[in-house]
Amino acid sequence: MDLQVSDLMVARGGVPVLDGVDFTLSPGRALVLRGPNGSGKTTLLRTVAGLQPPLEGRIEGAGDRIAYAAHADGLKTQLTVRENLTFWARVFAHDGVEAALDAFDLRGLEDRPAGTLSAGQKRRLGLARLMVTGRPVWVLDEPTVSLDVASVALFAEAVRRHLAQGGSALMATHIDLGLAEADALDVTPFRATPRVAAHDEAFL
Ligand SMILES: Nc1ncnc2c1ncn2[C@@H]1O[C@H](COP(=O)(O)OP(=O)(O)OP(=O)(O)O)[C@@H](O)[C@H]1O
Repeated sequence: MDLQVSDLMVARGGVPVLDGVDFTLSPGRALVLRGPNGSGKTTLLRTVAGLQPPLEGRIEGAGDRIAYAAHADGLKTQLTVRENLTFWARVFAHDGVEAALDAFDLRGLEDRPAGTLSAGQKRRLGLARLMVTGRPVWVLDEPTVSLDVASVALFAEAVRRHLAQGGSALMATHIDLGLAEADALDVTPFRATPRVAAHDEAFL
């Protein structure tokens, strides 16, 4: 099933940011959003993930098919690495904890409380969580922040495996992941035209 975005208008703080966004993401494909800081990539991802409503347009094939990972790691700091993954696997009624530990080089850190991990290790755990959701569409906002070169390669490999299994990935990143199979979408042309403020808005 495709993820299909049609004529989408998205906003932050009530202000339209992007307008007329159209794309289709098919199983086995990755789409990288490009655009300068503040251009609306995060806003688009949050909308596709269902964290905020669109102002206009349609999103099909999203909902509970999406696993979202954003800037905030959202880890349970008191729980160990393994407990975090087990917790999320139960939430999503899925498994894959062992594969996730392997994929993100978390062996040896399994019994460490997540709160004691370094920034990059936390990021690896946050990304490993995707694998225990069983969800086909990964929506990722700057997934490689804090990752070293080796960890970026692990991440790219995990995405590649996910695509090979029929999953898909929509992500915003400023770095080259070396995913030759990824398509790119520059959001800059979709920048929304500023709306003329209502008469009394200047006083709010
Ligand atoms: N909570 C908020 N309230 C109002 N405006 C916001 C809010 N969060 C972001 N914005 C604005 O919305 C616009 C789009 O921001 P967004 O975070 O989607 O951009 P981005 O392309 O992801 O940027 P970056 O590459 O820096 O992560 C920016 O002008 C930003 O300042």
